[in-house]
Amino acid sequence: MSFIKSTILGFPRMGSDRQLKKLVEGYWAGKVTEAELAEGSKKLRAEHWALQASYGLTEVPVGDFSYYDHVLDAAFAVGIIPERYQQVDNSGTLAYFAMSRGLQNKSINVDVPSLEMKKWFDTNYHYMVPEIADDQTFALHSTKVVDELKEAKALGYAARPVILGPVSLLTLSKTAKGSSSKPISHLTKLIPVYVELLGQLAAAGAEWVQIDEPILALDLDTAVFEPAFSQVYAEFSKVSGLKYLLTSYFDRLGSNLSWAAALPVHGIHLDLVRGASDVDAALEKIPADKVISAGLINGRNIWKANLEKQLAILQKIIDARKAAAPVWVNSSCSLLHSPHSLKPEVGHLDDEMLGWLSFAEEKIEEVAILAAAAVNRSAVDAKLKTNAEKVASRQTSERITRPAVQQRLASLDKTFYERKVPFTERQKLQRAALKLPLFPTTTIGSFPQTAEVRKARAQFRKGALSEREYKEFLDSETRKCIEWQDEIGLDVLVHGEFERTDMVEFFGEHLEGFIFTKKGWVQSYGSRCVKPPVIFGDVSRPHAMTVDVARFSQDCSKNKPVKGMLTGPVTILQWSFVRDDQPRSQTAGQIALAIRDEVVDLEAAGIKVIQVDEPAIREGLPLRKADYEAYLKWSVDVFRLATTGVNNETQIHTHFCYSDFNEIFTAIKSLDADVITIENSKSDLKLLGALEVHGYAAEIGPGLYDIHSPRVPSVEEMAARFAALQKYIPAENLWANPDCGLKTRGWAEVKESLTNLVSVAVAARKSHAA
Ligand code: MET
Ligand SMILES: [Zn+2]
Repeated sequence: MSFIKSTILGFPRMGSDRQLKKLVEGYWAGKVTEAELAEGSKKLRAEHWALQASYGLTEVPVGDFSYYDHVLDAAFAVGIIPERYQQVDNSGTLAYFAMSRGLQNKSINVDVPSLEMKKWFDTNYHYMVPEIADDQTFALHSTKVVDELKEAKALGYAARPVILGPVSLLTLSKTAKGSSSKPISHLTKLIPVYVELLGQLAAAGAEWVQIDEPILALDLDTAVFEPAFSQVYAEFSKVSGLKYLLTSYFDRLGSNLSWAAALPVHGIHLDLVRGASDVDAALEKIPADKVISAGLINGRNIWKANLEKQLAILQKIIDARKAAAPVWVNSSCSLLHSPHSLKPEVGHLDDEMLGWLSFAEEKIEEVAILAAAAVNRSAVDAKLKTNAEKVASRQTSERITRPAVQQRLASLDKTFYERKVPFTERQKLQRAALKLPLFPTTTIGSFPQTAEVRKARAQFRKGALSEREYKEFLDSETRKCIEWQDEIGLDVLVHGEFERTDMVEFFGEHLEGFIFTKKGWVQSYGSRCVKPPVIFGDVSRPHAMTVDVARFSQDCSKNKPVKGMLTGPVTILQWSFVRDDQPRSQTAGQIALAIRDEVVDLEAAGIKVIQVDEPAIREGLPLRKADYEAYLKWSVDVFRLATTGVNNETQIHTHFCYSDFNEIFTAIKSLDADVITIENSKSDLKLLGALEVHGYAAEIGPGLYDIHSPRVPSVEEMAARFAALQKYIPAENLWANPDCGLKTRGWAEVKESLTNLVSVAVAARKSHAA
C-alpha cells in the first residue's frame, strides 16, 4: 500500500545543542564568517534530514530552515525589502539581518531599527512583520528554498519544499508607514513572483510543494479570501509538473473548509489535534482524488501521542478514501515549537517521566509508527504496545494527582472570586493606608541582571557558592536596590527580582507539579530560545516562595511600601508545556490557588502592595472569535482567584506588556485589579485609542518609556507623554512607571532614566497643584 506517506511539516532549526544560535550570534559578533555560517547551517540541515530519514519518513521538508525567521525569509525571497534597508547591500545576509535585528554601522553610515516583531498566531514564536508600501513592487530576490531543495536531493532525500503562501504572507504583513493600501490588495502583483519561484522548484526536480497558509485557521471574510485563494491557485496550476499540499494549522479550518477544499490543489493538510472537529466535514468535502495529510502528531506539546487513538482516526480517513487517493501521516504543525530531542534528558529526568514525553525526534518516530501501522499493524505491534503502556502509566500514575488540590478547587464558592468591596471603596481605604502622593511612581519589578548577578547564580548552582553566601549576595543587591529607589524618590519600591532568572521558571521551581528539562529549548525569536517548564501534574505550593524576600525588602525601606512580586496563573500556564489530560482552565485554577496562598501570606507578612503579572493573558487568546468568550471567562476567573484573598486596604497591581488590548478590554476591567501598569510608549495611540473608546475607572500606569533599548528617555519626551495621558485618565488614577521590567538593562541607563521619570512626576504634581 504505497499510498501512505510519512512526513512532518517542518523541523526545529536550532540543532540538538542550539548550534544555529551559536553560529548566528558568532556571525553577529564578527567571530564567524559568512562562509562559516553557511557551511555550519548546511551541516545542520543535513543532520536534520538524516534524522528524519533514519526513522523512515518517506519525505523531508526543505526550506523550513531559517537563519532568523521563516516569514522574513518569505518576504525576502519575493523582494519585500523596505527602502530603509536598501542602503545596505541588499543582496544577502547583511540586509537580511538588518531587517531582523537592526543595523548600526558607522563605517557605512547606516542606522536602521529592525522590522516589528509579532507573535506567530498563539505560539511564543515571534515573526518579523513585513511592510508593504502603496507602490510596492515584488521580484524574486532569493532562491534559498530552491538551493535547499537541491542540497537535499544531492544527498539523496525525497524532499518537499515548504513555502509560506502569498495570501498568508500579505495578511501577516502591515501597511508601511505613509502608505494606506491594505497589503492583500497587492496580491495580483505578487503572484507572478511566486510562479517564477515555483518554476525554479519544478526545474530543480520538486514534485510536491507545501504551501503554508496558516491564516486558514482564522476567521476569514469569505468574500475577500475565497477569490484571493482561487486566483492564486488558478495561476499556480499553470506551473507544470508540480503538486501542491495546502496546509494550515493551530486550529480547525471550520467554515473555511468548504471553499478551501474546492481549490485546485492536490492535497490538503488538516491539523487533527487542534482541528480534530474538521474530520467529518473534510471527508465529505475534500474531493476523493486529493491527498489528505493527516496531522495526527501534536507539534505544540511534548506529551507522547496516544497512538491507538490517533491510529483510529487515521484508519477512519483511510477507509473513507477507499484507496482512491493517498493519505499522508503528518505532524499537526511544524515541529518548530517542540524541543529537539529527548536524548539529552536521559539521566536528567527519571525513566517514568521520560516515558511520558516526546520531543521533535520522538514525534518523528511516532509519525513513522502510525504510518507503518496503517500499512501492516503487526510490523509495529510491539511499538504500539510500548506506547500504550507509557500512555497508561501517565494516566494512572500517583505522581500526577493530588486529591487535596482537586477537592479544594472543586469546592470554591463565588466569594473566592470577589474582593470584599468594590474598587471605589477600596481606593479610599488604600489611599488612607498607603499615603501615596498624586501620580505615584513605581517600576515593574526587575532591576538589571548584571554579569555579577548571573555569575553568583551560576556559582551557587554549581556549588561554588554556599546557600548562605548566595543569600548574602542577594540580600546585599536587594538592599542597595531598595536604598537607591528610596533615594531618588520612587514611591512604591520593588526588591529587584535578582533571585529570578525568569519570571515563570522561578515559580515553577518552587511549586509541585512542574519539571524542568535540561535541553528542552524552543525558538522564541531569532537566536533566542526559551526552555519552558513542563506542568505534568496537579499543582500545589509546598511552602511560601517570596515571603522572606518581601519581608527583608520591606525592612530595608525606611517608610515606603515595597511591592510583593508574583507571576499570574495565566502567564505561568502560557509559558509552560501544559498537561493535556485536563482542561487548561483547571490547571490554571490550581496555579491560581497556589498564587492566592502566596498573596495571602505576603499580606500577613506586612506587604501592602502586591503585583501579580499577567503579560501573557493577551497571547493566550484563541484564534477563533467564537472561542474568545470561554477563554476570557476562565482567565479572568483564575486571576481573581489568585488575587481576591486580601483585605480591602491591600493594593493589587497587575502588569501587561502589550498595548493593543482593545479586544480584551472588558476582560481587563473585570480583573478588578486596583492598579494596572501596561506597556505604552512604543505605540501611544493604541492605548489612548482604547482608553478613549472604553474608559478605565481604576488606577493605571501606562509606560512612559521603552525598556527594550539602552536609550535614556529625556524628561521632555516623558513629560509630553504624561501630559497626553492626563487627557484620558483622571489625575488621581494615574501612575508613572516604565513599560516593563528592567532586567535586560544596565545600571547606568536605569539610574538616569528613572531619575528623569521621577522628575516628570514631581513636576506634574506641582503644575497640578497650581
Ligand atoms: C514580561 S513582564 C515582566 C514583569 C516582571 N515583574 C519584571 O519586571 O521583569
Ligand atoms: Zn512586562
